[in-house]
Amino acid sequence: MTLLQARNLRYRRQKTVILDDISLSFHQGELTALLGINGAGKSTLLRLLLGLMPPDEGNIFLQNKPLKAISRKTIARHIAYVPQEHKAIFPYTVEEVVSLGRLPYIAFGQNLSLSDKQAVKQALDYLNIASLSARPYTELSGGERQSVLLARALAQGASILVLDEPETGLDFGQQLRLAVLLQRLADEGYCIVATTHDPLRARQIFSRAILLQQGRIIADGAPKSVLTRSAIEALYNIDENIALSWESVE
Ligand SMILES: Nc1ncnc2c1ncn2[C@@H]1O[C@H](COP(=O)(O)OP(=O)(O)OP(=O)(O)O)[C@@H](O)[C@H]1O
Repeated sequence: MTLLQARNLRYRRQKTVILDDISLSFHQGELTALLGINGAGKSTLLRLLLGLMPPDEGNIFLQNKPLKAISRKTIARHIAYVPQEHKAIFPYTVEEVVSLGRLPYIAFGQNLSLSDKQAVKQALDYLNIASLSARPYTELSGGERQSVLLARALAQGASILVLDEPETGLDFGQQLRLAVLLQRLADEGYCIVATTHDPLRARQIFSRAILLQQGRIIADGAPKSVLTRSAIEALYNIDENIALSWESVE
């Protein structure tokens, strides 16, 4: 089932075209990696898909409804964003940060309902971080913060998860655990779109890879057919003399 669709998106800043003629559909149960060099337009595309800014041309549809006709609160019930890092100035507890995921369901000035509290508890349990509930978010490690932000996204009850370079700052073991978690969420039906700078890992973990170059899609499909050795070398401008471990890449 198609959950989110972009049709002929174009985005400019002054005279520079940042995204050009982007058409994409994202489906239930799909784990999509968005790859491209620094400045290719990945974050800009995510911001458009999240409805944080409008495209100059084209349209985005959330379950066949134009995104621009949907309120922010309703969008937030369908699409959750996991930023690369979240700088907390005030030392909210982990439970309070995860509870923020319930804001789209709460009227102004109201407290969390029983079902909101249950959703928060479920998300904390799912991410295995219930033991951190009372800890100040500001005192957590990078990996723990990542788990809290994922829990907040799950508490939001959205079926589409958008993640900006989720593996950044995680140690090797945490990266593997994150990969397993994302695969499990996709198996459960979540539609997941994540930017990444790791094409070798993307080949192993994701079910789909989209390559962006200078604001255009240059490839879209199964990671093993899109992320070939020659495609990776061309995308990242890698000299073939650079010694890299390509054993597993044809
Ligand atoms: N508000 C803006 N004004 C001018 N240029 C912008 C603006 N936002 C983004 N850009 C430019 O658009 C291009 C794409 O930026 P974007 O952040 O989407 O790239 P990216 O692929 O996410 O890069 P990275 O991998 O470094 O995060 C860059 O050249 C950037 O300088």
